[in-house]
Amino acid sequence: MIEAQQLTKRYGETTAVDRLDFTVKPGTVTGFLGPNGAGKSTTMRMIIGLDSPSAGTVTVNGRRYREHTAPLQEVGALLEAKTIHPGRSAFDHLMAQAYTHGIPRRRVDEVIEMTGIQSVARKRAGAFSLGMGQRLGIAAALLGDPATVMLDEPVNGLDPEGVLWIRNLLIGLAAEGRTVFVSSHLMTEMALVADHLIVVGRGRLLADTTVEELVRQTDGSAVTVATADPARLREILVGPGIEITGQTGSEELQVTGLTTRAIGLKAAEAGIALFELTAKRVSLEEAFMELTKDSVEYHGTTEITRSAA
Ligand SMILES: Nc1ncnc2c1ncn2[C@@H]1O[C@H](COP(=O)(O)OP(=O)(O)OP(=O)(O)O)[C@@H](O)[C@H]1O
Repeated sequence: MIEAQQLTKRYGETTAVDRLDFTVKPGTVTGFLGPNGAGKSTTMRMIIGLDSPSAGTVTVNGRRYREHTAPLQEVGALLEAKTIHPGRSAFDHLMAQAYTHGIPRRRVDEVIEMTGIQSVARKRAGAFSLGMGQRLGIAAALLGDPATVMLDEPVNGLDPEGVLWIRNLLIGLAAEGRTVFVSSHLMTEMALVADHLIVVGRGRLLADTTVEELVRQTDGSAVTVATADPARLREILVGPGIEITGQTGSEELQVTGLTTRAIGLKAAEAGIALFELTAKRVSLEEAFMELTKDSVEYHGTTEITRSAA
C-alpha cells in the first residue's frame, strides 16, 4: 500500500508535485498517468526516498521508505534512470544487490528466469538492448519479492512479445495480492492492465478513479441515431443544450446533450421507428486527453487525430 498525503515537491520556482493525496491499494494494478512534466517521476522518486518532499508525506506499507529495515523486500522499483554498471553482467549486478540485502542466490536465479534473460545473464549489461535493459531493471525490482512493485514506463523499448509479457506480469503480481503502481504514456496498455487510475497534471491530482468510471464520465456526449425520417426526429429532439448534426440525404443524426434512453423514449412517443441508437464510447486515450487538456505543457503543432472508439 502506498499512501501520499499533501505530497509536494518544489524545485525553485517549479512546483513539480502539488499537494497530492492518493492511496495505491494492494491486489490491483494502479496506473499513474499524466502528460509530460506532470510530476509522475518526481512522485515515484519520493516514494522510494530518492527525493525528499518539500511538504507532506508518502509512505509504503505505513512507513516512509527510509524507515524500513529491509526496503527491497517492501518495495521494488524500476525508475527510468539506469543505475547498472555497463561492464558488469546482469547476473553479477543482481548478485551484488542480493548480497547487500541478504537475499539468497536462489532468488537471483528465479528473477532471471521470470524476466526471460537467462540467455544474456552472463553478458555485459552495457551491451544490452533497451528491451533487455528493461527486463533486467524489472528483475532487480522483483529481487526482494516485494509486496509493492512500482514501475516507471516499464513498456519502454519492449517489442510486442515483451509488452504482452509485462501485461501478464503486472496482472499476475496484482493477483498475488501485491500493490502494483505503474506509469505509462501508452493508454491502450493502461486500459488493458490497470483497474484503477491516478491522473496528474502540472503536479495536481486530476482523477483518482477506475478506468471504467473515467471513460464513463467523458462518455455520453455523442449518440448516433438513424431513422427513415431524420427531419421529424430532429424536430422532436431539439431543445436547449442539445446539438443535432447530420448530412443531407442521410438517415443518420449525431446528437449531443441527450442520452440514448431519452432519445429512445421521445422517438417512441412520437411513433418514430429507430434503426440505430448508439452511444459513442470514448477510448481511455480520448478520456485522458479531455481530462488533461488544460494541463499539457508541451503542445505540438500538428492536429491530434482522435482514434475511433
Ligand atoms: N531535479 C529537478 N530540478 C528541477 N526541476 C525538475 C527536476 N526534476 C523534475 N523537474 C521538473 O518538475 C516537473 C515534473 O517532472 P517529472 O519528471 O516528475 O514529470 P513526469 O510526469 O515524470 O514527466 P514525463 O512523463 O515527461 O516523464 C517538470 O516541470 C520538470 O521539469
